[in-house]
Amino acid sequence: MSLQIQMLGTGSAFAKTLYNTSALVRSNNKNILIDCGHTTPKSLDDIQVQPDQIEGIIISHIHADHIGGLEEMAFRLLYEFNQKKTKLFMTPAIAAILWENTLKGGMYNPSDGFNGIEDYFDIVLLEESKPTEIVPGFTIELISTLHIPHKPSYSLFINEQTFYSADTKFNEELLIHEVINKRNCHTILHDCQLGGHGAIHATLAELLTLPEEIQQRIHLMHYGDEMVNYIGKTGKMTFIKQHDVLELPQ
Ligand SMILES: O=c1ccn([C@@H]2O[C@@H]3COP(=O)(O)O[C@H]3[C@H]2O)c(=O)[nH]1
Ligand SMILES: [Zn+2]
Ligand SMILES: [Zn+2]
Repeated sequence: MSLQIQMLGTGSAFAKTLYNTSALVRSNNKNILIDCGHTTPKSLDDIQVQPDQIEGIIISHIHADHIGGLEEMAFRLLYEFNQKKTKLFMTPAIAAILWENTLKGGMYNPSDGFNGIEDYFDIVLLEESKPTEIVPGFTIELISTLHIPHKPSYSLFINEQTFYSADTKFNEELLIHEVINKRNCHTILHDCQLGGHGAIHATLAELLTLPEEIQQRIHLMHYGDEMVNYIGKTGKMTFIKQHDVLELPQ
């Protein structure tokens, strides 16, 4: 059994030199994506992973840098890969809006029988805060976190031992009590806004207020093009980069 996470991109939504933050998890030869932004299909192609090799895609929330590649994935599976479907793992709150608010605009095609999201993807609904083994050796738990007010948005626990923030505001209480004290996560992948105020993302300044023993477990992702100016200024935290691979505890 092995579990690896490889970053397909580590950039913020509007980064121009970095790909959208998303990750490829490999568990016992099954590939699962965490998010699929508009640059994710290109990133997969760069490492020679084709859409039909993706077992499923976990959706953290509906912003283009996290779901903008779904239309390409679905159309290529349909037209280039013999109508193969991949799975979408998401909560009912995301499922309620993903098609209607986003995908329908490009994908609704009733004359060919494509009326809804289930005509393109195999939908797997995940209950919030309930660990679920989605492929052998890979359990996820989606927990509701604060990003944009009134917008469903989730962070992930992977096998109860790794925390992947996706997009969230800084939440010291969650990090200290849930991620460290309760689960003792040794690997934390956290979004990081390098400058400015933390309206919808955790800022570097906020993350630097964490004790050093927590910082040393944190890999920073979802950062802007100016990242190079911050090397050496992240305390005990390190930047994770595109294509980096972490071995995760089972
Ligand atoms: O209330 C809002 C909504 C959006 N935005 C910007 O749009 C981006 C969407 O992707 P993101 O969540 O990675 O980052 C977001 C921000 O850069 C914002 O600043 N304030
Ligand atoms: Zn984002
Ligand atoms: Zn977002």
